[in-house]
Amino acid sequence: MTLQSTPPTVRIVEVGPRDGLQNIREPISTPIKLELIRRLEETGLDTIELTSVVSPKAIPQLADCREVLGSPQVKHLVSKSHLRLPVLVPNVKGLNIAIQHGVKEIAVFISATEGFSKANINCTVEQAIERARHVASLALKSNLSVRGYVSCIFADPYDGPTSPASVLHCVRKLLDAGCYEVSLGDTLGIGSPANVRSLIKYLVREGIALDKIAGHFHDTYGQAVANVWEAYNCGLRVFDSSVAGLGGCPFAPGASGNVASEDLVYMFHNAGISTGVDLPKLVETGIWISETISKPHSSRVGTALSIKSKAATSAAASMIKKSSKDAPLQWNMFSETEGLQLFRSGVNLKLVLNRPKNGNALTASMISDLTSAITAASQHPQTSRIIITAAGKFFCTGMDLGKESTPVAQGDATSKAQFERLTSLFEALDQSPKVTIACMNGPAFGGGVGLAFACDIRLAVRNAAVTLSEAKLGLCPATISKYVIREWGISFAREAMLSARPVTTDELKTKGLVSDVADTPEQLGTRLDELLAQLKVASPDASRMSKELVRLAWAHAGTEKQAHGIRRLFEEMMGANADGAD
Ligand SMILES: CC(C)(COP(=O)([O-])OP(=O)([O-])OC[C@H]1O[C@@H](n2cnc3c(N)ncnc32)[C@H](O)[C@@H]1OP(=O)([O-])[O-])[C@@H](O)C(=O)NCCC(=O)NCCSC(=O)C[C@@](C)(O)CC(=O)[O-]
Repeated sequence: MTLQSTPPTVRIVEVGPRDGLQNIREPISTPIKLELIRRLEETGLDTIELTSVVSPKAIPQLADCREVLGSPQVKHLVSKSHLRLPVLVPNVKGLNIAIQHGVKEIAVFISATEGFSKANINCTVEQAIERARHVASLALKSNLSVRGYVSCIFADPYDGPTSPASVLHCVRKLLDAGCYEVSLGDTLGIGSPANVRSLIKYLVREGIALDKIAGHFHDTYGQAVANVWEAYNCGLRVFDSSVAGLGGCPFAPGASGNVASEDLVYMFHNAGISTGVDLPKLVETGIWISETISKPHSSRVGTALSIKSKAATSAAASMIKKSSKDAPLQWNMFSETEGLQLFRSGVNLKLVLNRPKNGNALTASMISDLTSAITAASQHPQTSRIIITAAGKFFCTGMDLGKESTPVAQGDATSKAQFERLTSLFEALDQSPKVTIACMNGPAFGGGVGLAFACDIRLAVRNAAVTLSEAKLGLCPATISKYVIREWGISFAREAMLSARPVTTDELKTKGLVSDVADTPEQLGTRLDELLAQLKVASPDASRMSKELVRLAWAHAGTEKQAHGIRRLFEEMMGANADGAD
């Protein structure tokens, strides 16, 4: 039971999407819940309780459990073998719904005390044990894993203090029923380290193995982090927690949220104990969910670290602002063809897709005009940056599939011509020595996504989700795959292609695929101005050489070609007439 005799790792069971949300009255939409789950998984958490399948009258907030469990995103996560994604179920009905939705792990829950058992699941402790045993045996027969909870380990909101013998009785029954682990719930958040130590020692003395129990501490009395630490030092290695400290049970009046996941991760990491969780990402997720659902953020670590990072960000932003002129850039239109307008502001060229009524879908003539404009600008010494944006609500909905425009299913000659047109456009953009920027004023689909991701940098307005929608039309993202897969990475691109789902700007931002997200189109304009001001630090030659270095790295990493290329650029930049000489 000493620190030295056990490996320095713990497993965190993130209960935010279930325990964290169940007590919130205001409805939270299913997409927000799914986004929370997505973000949590991205932090490296490998155990996330997804939801509960309980009576919607008891817990209205989680009445959308079928939508959550049935979503392609959750189905995809459930298929990942390294993740544990338990779903709380109280009875056979809940189990059957979970099984229908492909769930691989459930959690059964009982209380060590009569008052809470009656209020929470409308039965006595013995009836609850019998129900949990029955549910667990059916689940095990269907090859599901079963986790268990025992609530009210220290006190019950209706009955007062809990006898340790009742806790022992419940833990034994759940382990006998086949639970691989039982989480000890201080539902009221009333216990303190002395209680924790005494209960764990008692359970161990009575024959309960330490690796069969986990800690689930609420923070009503501010003792939760200390309780976890004490439990760790008693030998526990699994702890339940909730991002931003959300949580609580409607049938435990006055009890507050779970111990915050951020606080646990910070504490364990500072002690050299690994959790596998990326703390900055977790902090970002905690801030995001509490802002999104307008609930107080209860993680002290989350608050402290986000203030620190905000300070750093605003310092950086003010540096950028200082360098930008306060007045917005003036753009002058100098050319207009069908569906495309060209503007200039100094060394910046802006290409505006202008078929708003058709979602800025690309006709054959627009593709050709865009290619010509980009090719000309790439050779024009007075152009340093090429921006692509669009009029109206959409950035670009891809190829125009209308009959008069760029039809599919027309056979060989049409297909070849369209292939050449699209390839030339994306290559012109990709090979341009100028800095290319997609300024995404709205959602993009198919070829529109290719346009954005063949650019060097992307800015987006918040609703500008991108969808590789081809699969829905019986197509595949052929010409754009080169750029999308390169920028997104293979697994993510494959999943987005196969699911044809909208990928949100927040998701893109988290992955570093868009550099900035603006809340409104006006703000997007300002962000573009700021970016263009920031880019002035690089001379045109330095930008071109940097782009070439990046290209050498992704196309020829580790080869002679890369080595020669680097040497050639090195010599060029050191030359007597190079920009560097100035
Ligand atoms: C257990 C029951 C169902 C008994 O509730 P009941 O009223 O005795 O049972 P019922 O069988 O008469 O069902 C009532 C209604 O619920 C429906 N129903 C019944 N079961 C389900 C189901 N699985 N999924 C969906 N619907 C269900 C059922 O169909 C019926 O609908 P109606 O005919 O009235 O329209 C109810 O009391 C209940 O759902 N309780 C759950 C309460 C809950 O989720 N509490 C929070 C979780 S526990 C907790 O937070 C503690 C923990 C785990 O985090 C650890 C800790 O901190 O201590």
